[in-house]
Amino acid sequence: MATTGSKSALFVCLGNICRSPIAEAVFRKMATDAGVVDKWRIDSAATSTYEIGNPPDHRGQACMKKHDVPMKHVARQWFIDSAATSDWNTDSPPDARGLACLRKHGIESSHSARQVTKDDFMKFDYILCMDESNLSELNRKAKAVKNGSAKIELLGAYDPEKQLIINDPYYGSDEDFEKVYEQCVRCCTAFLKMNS
Ligand SMILES: N#Cc1ccccc1-c1cc(NCCCN2CCCCC2)c2ccccc2n1
Repeated sequence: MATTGSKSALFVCLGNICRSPIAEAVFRKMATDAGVVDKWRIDSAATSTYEIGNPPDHRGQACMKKHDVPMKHVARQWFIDSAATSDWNTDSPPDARGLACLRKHGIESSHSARQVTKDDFMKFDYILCMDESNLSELNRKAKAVKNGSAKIELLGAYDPEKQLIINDPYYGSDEDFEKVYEQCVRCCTAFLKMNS
């Protein structure tokens, strides 16, 4: 349900298990601390199908825990707490409406990687990605969408320290995840300020 002044941001990277879940979690915490999270629809997605259905990378989860940033995490919660009688939705993530309801009641929801969809280009005000290959892939996909209205930008364009690219830490170390976190904090701070 759109409220006045509601805005929306989709954070995107290659696999939606490293950089974009961190950016989403950092931005959601900032918007929550600023008392405006109810005005925002915040999500993350992948340009690729590499990791669909998988939880955020454990190194990113460890980084978020270290900085006390709640991150929607491991689908194992659903494995332990619930199951289906049918195989209709095997491997599908929880329904977005259910996740929104859980979130509204402050209940941690699980996140599983998803690929960006045509709908996203119509539903989100901003699609913020991490590097040049994400950007060219998103612009390519946007061409196939008739009335796409999303602004597609590099999240790094908001960095006061002008680090334009947030590099893929997949083959990297904990320090590389720490650098992704620090860049996301700087960029999300500036992005939220600009949209408040
Ligand atoms: N590609 C690349 C690449 C290039 C440079 C640096 C990092 C990566 C890299 C590689 C990944 N998965 C391994 C390859 C996946 N398979 C590639 C061929 C098709 C079947 C899938 C990632 C997975 C999740 C998030 C980020 C990732 N990033």
